[in-house]
Amino acid sequence: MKEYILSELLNRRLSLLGANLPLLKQCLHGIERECLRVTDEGRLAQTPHPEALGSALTNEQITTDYSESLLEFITPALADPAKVLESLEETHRFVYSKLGDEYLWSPSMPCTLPAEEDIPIAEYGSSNIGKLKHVYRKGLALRYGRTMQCIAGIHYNFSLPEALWPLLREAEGSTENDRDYQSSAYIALIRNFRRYSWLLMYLFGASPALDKGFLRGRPHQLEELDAETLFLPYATSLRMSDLGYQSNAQAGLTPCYNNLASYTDSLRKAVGTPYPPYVEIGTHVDGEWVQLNTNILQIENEYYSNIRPKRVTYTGERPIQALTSRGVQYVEVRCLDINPFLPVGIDLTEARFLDAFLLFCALEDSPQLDNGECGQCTSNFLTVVKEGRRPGLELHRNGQPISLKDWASELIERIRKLANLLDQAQGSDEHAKALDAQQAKVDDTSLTPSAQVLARMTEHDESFVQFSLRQSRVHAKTFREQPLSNEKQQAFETLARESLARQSELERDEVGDFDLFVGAYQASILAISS
Ligand SMILES: Nc1ncnc2c1ncn2[C@@H]1O[C@H](COP(=O)(O)OP(=O)(O)OP(=O)(O)O)[C@@H](O)[C@H]1O
Ligand SMILES: N[C@@H](CCC(=O)O)C(=O)O
Ligand SMILES: N[C@@H](CS)C(=O)O
Repeated sequence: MKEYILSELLNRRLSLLGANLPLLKQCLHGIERECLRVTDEGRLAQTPHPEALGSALTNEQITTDYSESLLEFITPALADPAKVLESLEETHRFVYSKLGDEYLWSPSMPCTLPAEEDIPIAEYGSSNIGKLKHVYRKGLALRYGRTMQCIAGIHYNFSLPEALWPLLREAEGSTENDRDYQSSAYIALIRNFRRYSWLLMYLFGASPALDKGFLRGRPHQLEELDAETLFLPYATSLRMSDLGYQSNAQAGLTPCYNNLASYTDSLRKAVGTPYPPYVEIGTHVDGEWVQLNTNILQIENEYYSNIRPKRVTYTGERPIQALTSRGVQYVEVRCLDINPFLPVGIDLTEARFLDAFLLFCALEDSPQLDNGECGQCTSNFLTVVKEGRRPGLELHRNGQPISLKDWASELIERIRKLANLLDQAQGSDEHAKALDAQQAKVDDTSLTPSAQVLARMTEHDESFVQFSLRQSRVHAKTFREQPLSNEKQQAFETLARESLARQSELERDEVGDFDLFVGAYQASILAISS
């Protein structure tokens, strides 16, 4: 294998890390997994969020995303990704003990959906924050439609140990203080993520097909697999294409990732700038709230980027406030599809690769992105989601064509330097093996999850819904055959009970009217100076 040129900066950082290996056992990982609740015919469940799962407003591990029928499972942030996956798997086993005859939909793209107005928007009770979350979702309905909001994803949250940054800062003689240096380093990670995340779509995209009903009759360039299924033969992730979890209204938004202030400024502008089509509708129709405001984004959560800089917020604090006052603490990778072959939609091999990939993005040289390169990043990403497995496909790097295979192989070899350090620190070869598994997919596209979804559907002569329901049943059987120990089951049940009590308390102690609460919420970020 050709020796790939690493930047001088990365080489210096590799040797510094090599002298501080224990730090590489302290990265933190957290996963959010979404999935629809469906009936045993694969239709969207119309039942309320099961009370036995606790309050969607206050249960930190089990909540709902957009729809009352779109569950979201959230793990704690842990140093060992194997433990994160174990926690996610236990949540699935607990949930299945409370689901009755419903199933967890296995892929990202939705099941057969009812009419738009019959997709239930998640409810969070009568407290002001509960009502705000509901009105926010009503706004998403009129802006993007409820159907698109039924798409489910995996969000992979990752941070490097805080102790690493002062080491790098001193070694590089940076003049920034620790907090700003850490924020700049995460923004540099995000710039590299914009450059290279097309590789994640090729390797882990798993939504090459969808149920025809999802398009609601919209024009499309998809091909017909059967009477109910549309697909693209070389697609990796229709979820991340213009047909999926993206928005034209936000197209002009891509904030520059040159520093944290420019990122938060872009977002603050978007949540503070009226958008004429939304102004026309207004915030109320027939006296009812229909959206929190008429701005490009109602709140920063609405910005559907593939990766977000994050800081854990205090109660009632908004993401921009937390970022502006305390800087970036971790990144949230939001573009990962759910792999329908995997019981929890992601596995340890994928997590190991993601860790090495994100470490590479954090430590490799990351020049500022100028407009030309920004556009190139977006077009590479969209090319791969739509036709990443096309034989001979070329992407563009520095304005020059380069075959996806060559660029992917080169990237994996550069990432291998970080994988080897992670393995040395952890005394294993799991990261190296994870990279080998990805290289195998580059050499043979039939090994990619998107190819396997299409192959399985063709092999079984199944529609997208039939394939997905069969997979959902396979995983349900796995989880139901492995009930939790009494002790763990009771721990989940206590968490659920306590969350319901917390919601009732919030509602009982609620003061002030909702309109004032929304006004204060909006104003809370207009006052910030970056
Ligand atoms: N320092 C950290 N490093 C890595 N992951 C973290 C860190 N802090 C928190 N996380 C993880 O980030 C995720 C936060 O998910 P959560 O849904 O609670 O917040 P959020 O994504 O901001 O909320 P929302 O989904 O409503 O936008 C959890 O999985 C958590 O474990
Ligand atoms: N459901 C979206 C994410 C929802 C949200 O913004 O958290 C996805 O597919 O990833
Ligand atoms: N999680 C999605 C749907 S509610 C958002 O915050 O926009």
